[in-house]
Amino acid sequence: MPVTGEMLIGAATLRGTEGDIHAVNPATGETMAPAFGGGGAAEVERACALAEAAFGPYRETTPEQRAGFLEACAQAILDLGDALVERACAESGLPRGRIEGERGRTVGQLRLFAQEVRDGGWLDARIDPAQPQRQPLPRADLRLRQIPVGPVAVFGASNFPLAFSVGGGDTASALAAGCPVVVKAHSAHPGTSELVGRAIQSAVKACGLPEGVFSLLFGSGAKVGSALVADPRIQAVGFTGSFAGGTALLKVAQSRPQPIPVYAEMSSINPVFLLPGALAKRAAAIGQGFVGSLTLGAGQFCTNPGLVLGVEGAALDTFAQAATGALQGAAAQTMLTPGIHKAYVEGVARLASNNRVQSLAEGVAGPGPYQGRAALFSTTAEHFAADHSLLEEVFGAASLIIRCPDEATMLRLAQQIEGQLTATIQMEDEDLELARRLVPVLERKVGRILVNGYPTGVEVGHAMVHGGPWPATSDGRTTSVGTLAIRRFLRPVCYQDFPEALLPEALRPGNPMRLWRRTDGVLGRD
Ligand SMILES: NC(=O)C1=CN([C@@H]2O[C@H](COP(=O)(O)OP(=O)(O)OC[C@H]3O[C@@H](n4cnc5c(N)ncnc54)[C@H](OP(=O)(O)O)[C@@H]3O)[C@@H](O)[C@H]2O)C=CC1
Ligand SMILES: O=C(O)CCC(=O)C(=O)O
Repeated sequence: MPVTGEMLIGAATLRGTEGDIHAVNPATGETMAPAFGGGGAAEVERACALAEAAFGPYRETTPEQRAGFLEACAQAILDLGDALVERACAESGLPRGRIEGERGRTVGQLRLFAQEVRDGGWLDARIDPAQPQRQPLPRADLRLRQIPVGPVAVFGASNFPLAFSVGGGDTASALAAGCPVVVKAHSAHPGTSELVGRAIQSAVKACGLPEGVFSLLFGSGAKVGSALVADPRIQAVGFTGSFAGGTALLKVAQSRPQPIPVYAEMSSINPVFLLPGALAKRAAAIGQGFVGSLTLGAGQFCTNPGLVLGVEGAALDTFAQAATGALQGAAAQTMLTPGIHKAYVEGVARLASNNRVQSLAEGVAGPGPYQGRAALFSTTAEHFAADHSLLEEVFGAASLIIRCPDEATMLRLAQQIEGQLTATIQMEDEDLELARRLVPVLERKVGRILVNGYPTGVEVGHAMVHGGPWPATSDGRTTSVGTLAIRRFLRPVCYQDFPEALLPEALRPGNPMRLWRRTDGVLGRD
């Protein structure tokens, strides 16, 4: 399938006229063909009008039809074959193995949501049957189900050009919920975006769905992205990117006459707590494992472990030495964009020039124009507590070790840390008592707590939480990965005293959809 540089507005393809966007191959610095025409107000208007028109019929599709559509999207993405893998590698600088793995994750995610739609648990059907004889007042017949919120705007992320982009988790969960999707493509990988967009567009057609179920726009975030979020037909937003981008969109959403939710995944430094028993037994091994996680994908994961806390002493020194040794051998890796590379270099320079911070190690330099070298720093708990800038995310393979004088200080710092996607505890049995004090603190700070693992690499499943309190995300009550992500795009409606013929099928007597339903609070399939 050729890449043409056109936007996909429903079933149409259309060249934008508001300035050209070019992908840059970050491995070589070369500008890639073709030029992608940026969209403007007219394309936002058209895509949103089509999405609104599609919403009615799309939300009425049966679970089987919607699941079939998600599976058709997955197959169409696979059918793009090597052209997709090559384009994504060239536009992101990520190696082939990583992109192939990410394609598997993307396709698996669409298929998982297909199963979720068929299962029907997301409808959360609840029935409180009427109690006409109840004293002192009778009870009405009350029935609840979840319905989709309406058209959703999705912003593709730069660091996962497949799994968090045009056909990624936000799109999959919104489509699964029954919401048409308008994607604002990330300008770093427009060709990858167009290919995946065309695959979804072809699946919409093959499944006989209304064309407005999916559209893809190119253009600047500040113009096209903001206009999209401001459009009154858009009812929710999914975003992964910078704190500045996420909060700008939040402001637009909150300034609308009808404010809407923005599910923005933003910045996270993912603290790792090294408890004394674990350090005593495994300091060197933890140091090596930690560097593996830190340098994965040039550190361009929002789950990257950017902060390590331990009680100072010989065992923490052993950890730092092992991490230093591993990191000094780490090859430089091409970063996603010239801008992200520049931000990383500046972030590392900021840490290196901070006189409260000690530079421990730097990775091997590389020949590419936009390669990042891993970097490891260390500071004291006292300096860390006094310098708020040390909490800022340096997006890339940089991390900071905090040397705490004692366990109480480590716990106090845990309380001071802002909201995060993850926290990791390295522990042994003898650390149980300390871990028991740490966990309640971390529960209030993060979406996922790991024991004896490393935070990068998010499993897509039913029990995953990829979210967390501000500023990790703009709404810590939810997740952007896993089947629970569908909840972001649903809202409950209660039907009171409806005649059977008017009730939605999910709530009818006799349970024709064979759903698990909560009747008078008791889960069953009757
Ligand atoms: N926590 C995380 O998961 C991630 C964090 N980052 C952080 O973000 C930095 C930049 O990376 P990038 O991926 O480009 O993230 P950005 O937040 O800059 O961009 C993400 C998307 O949002 C749009 N956007 C950006 N600013 C605005 C705005 N003010 N109003 C409306 N839309 C906007 C962009 O449009 P446009 O096409 O115009 O750029 C793009 O489509 C990284 O250096 C890193 O610090 C990046 C990726 C993931
Ligand atoms: O670690 C992962 O697999 C996902 C990380 C992520 O969501 C991100 O970097 O944006």
